[in-house]
Amino acid sequence: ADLKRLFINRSSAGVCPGVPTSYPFPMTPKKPQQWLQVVGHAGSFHVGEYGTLLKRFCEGEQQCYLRLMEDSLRPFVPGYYGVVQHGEHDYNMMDNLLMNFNAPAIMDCKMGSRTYLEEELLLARERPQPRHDMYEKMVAVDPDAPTVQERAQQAVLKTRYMQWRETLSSTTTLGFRIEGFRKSNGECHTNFKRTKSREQVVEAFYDFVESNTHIVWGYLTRLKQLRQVLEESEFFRTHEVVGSSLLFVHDYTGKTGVWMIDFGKTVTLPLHLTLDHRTPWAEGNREDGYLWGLDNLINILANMLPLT
Ligand SMILES: Nc1ncnc2c1ncn2[C@@H]1O[C@H](COP(=O)(O)OP(=O)(O)OP(=O)(O)O)[C@@H](O)[C@H]1O
Ligand SMILES: O=P(O)(O)O[C@@H]1[C@H](O)[C@H](O)[C@@H](OP(=O)(O)O)[C@H](OP(=O)(O)O)[C@H]1O
Repeated sequence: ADLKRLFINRSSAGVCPGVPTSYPFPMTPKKPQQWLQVVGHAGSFHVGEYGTLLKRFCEGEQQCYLRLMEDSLRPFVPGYYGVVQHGEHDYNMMDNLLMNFNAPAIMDCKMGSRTYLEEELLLARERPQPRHDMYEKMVAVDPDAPTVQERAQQAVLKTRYMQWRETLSSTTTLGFRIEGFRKSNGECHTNFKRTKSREQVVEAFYDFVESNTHIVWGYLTRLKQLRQVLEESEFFRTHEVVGSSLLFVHDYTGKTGVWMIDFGKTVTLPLHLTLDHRTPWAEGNREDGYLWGLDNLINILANMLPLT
């Protein structure tokens, strides 16, 4: 009752012609909702009514969801229902992907070989803003990581921190990284900053699925479907997809699901440019390595299944 639906003015929201700005509420009956966050910014979410989740409003993300609702990728992202006000803030309202699971296990994998936008790199050069919080996070993992200058400043640039995180983990070598997972018994694992090799990734996956190959098979099937749709998606061809995750969900009934989430750093490309998402990144080409990462992920999961 404390939610206020906002009807965004189409021109002020900069929405593409022909794309509606909001969608009907889901018909899910009102029932007690479960929602658990594995990783990501704290305090950005609220549980909404009727099986929805509210994520702190970000206009770029709203634009992506509006386009995704019209794209072939729609079955692979949470349904989007528009903008609502809750307390002081606006929120994007979407499906709570955990709704139809019983005591779900959840894993977040950040996709792509690059986790910062090219525009963030340009901005860091034009107006460098060294960050103390990122320096602290860096030395907590590796006290020897900062350079002499960074040590003197007790601060690092965000892009430098993000690059360091990429090379420490499997982002650079495999095109994705495990951010964290939660098992159905409530056990949380978020210590994956140094999970880099194929073997380490496989070990983490086995732990997450509790060695259940039926679950691995379910995930693999869904990821292969996703890859097929991504290769044909108009949205995917025309966007730089950075910092987006795949959310893996399963439960004890053997039910599995994988969805793309987090489009806060997904941006439209200039008209003349499209991406294949596999070509290695060179500054200016905007490639994000998303499909290369998905190829590797599929290959790793396929190798976890017994040969038939
Ligand atoms: N639609 C959803 N349904 C269920 N859980 C979700 C959904 N969206 C996000 N989550 C949960 O919240 C976590 C963080 O989501 P998300 O990546 O969108 O947040 P963020 O704050 O933008 O993250 P980041 O720090 O990577 O920028 C996910 O790992 C997942 O556990
Ligand atoms: O996982 P870590 O090591 O804690 O690092 C954070 C992570 O890379 C987030 O993806 C990033 O948010 P964005 O993807 O939104 O840039 C955040 O930047 P921020 O501190 O500027 O929010 C980082 O601090």
